[in-house]
Amino acid sequence: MKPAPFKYVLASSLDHALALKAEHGDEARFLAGGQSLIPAMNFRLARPSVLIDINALTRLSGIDRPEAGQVRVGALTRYRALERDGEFLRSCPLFADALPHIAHPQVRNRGTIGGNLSHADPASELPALAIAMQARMRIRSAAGERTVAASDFFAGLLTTDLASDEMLVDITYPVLAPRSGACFMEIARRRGDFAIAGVAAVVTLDEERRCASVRLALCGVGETPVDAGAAALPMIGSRLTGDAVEAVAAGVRDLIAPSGNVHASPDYQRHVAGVLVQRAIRTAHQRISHAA
Ligand SMILES: Cc1cc2nc3c(=O)[nH]c(=O)nc-3n(C[C@H](O)[C@H](O)[C@H](O)COP(=O)(O)OP(=O)(O)OC[C@H]3O[C@@H](n4cnc5c(N)ncnc54)[C@H](O)[C@@H]3O)c2cc1C
Repeated sequence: MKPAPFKYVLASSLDHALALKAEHGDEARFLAGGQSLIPAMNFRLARPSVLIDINALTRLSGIDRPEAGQVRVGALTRYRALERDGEFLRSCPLFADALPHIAHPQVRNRGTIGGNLSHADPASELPALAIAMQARMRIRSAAGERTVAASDFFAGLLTTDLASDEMLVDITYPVLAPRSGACFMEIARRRGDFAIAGVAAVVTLDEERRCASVRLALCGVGETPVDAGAAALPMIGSRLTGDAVEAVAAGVRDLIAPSGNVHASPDYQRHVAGVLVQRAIRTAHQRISHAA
């Protein structure tokens, strides 16, 4: 199908883009990589009357370090740029695991991190990473700026905290702390498909090699990415044992409420999520041991 008629505007500056969004509100959509929006328009699931192309706003693209221990990624940064930045992948190793699972190289050449997070597909990898890494999202409108924690950004199915006049401009991630290991794993029907279930885990040990923190987030098993950190709280202060990891997996299986899809029943998704939680925590832990 072809999209419903729309007006196309190439934004010449951030202020221009934000002024257009303030004027047209929900009738307008930003066009970033177009890898979710254009298919949705072609199927007429999305019918914006104004398309605000932000691809000329090069200052929205790139990776920098605003202060020690933090990495900031511009919303228009493409997956491909992240995949090719070794320093970024060493600072934020969950991305090294997760990016190859996103679609195919052609999609990764165009898709942007800001488009991904704003689209808020619950099966998508990067929203789960943002929650597990405790990222912060900087949001702008013509009226001003605010910052939101990733855990408060994803409001529902394909829905975020963004108001109709707002744009996500960048995302700040803490770099992996000392004595920490991270792992993302997912199961999908085919390489490049959206996940049936996926798990991001970040494990940090104290000086006695007991668990100081375990952060967990899942994709594909609910209407939003799921923050499952609470299920790992019993591990804090103790050594990471097989029994403890199995108990966390059981807690996650109880916590999630997958709805199932044509490829997987809710029970299967719950089972897969539990298996992945155990593998991701163990792998994250092994990666600390190997780095130490
Ligand atoms: C074949 C195929 C397979 C795919 N598989 C996967 C997968 O496995 N995992 C996965 O995560 N994704 C997958 N995707 C989706 C892909 O990752 C998209 O790139 C991503 O969801 C959207 O990013 P985009 O830059 O293309 O955004 P667009 O499609 O341009 O925009 C998406 C939405 O976000 C809004 N938007 C864009 N940028 C901003 C911003 N800065 N601020 C506010 N709103 C904004 C747009 O208005 C639109 O509503 C797949 C896509 C295809 C075509």
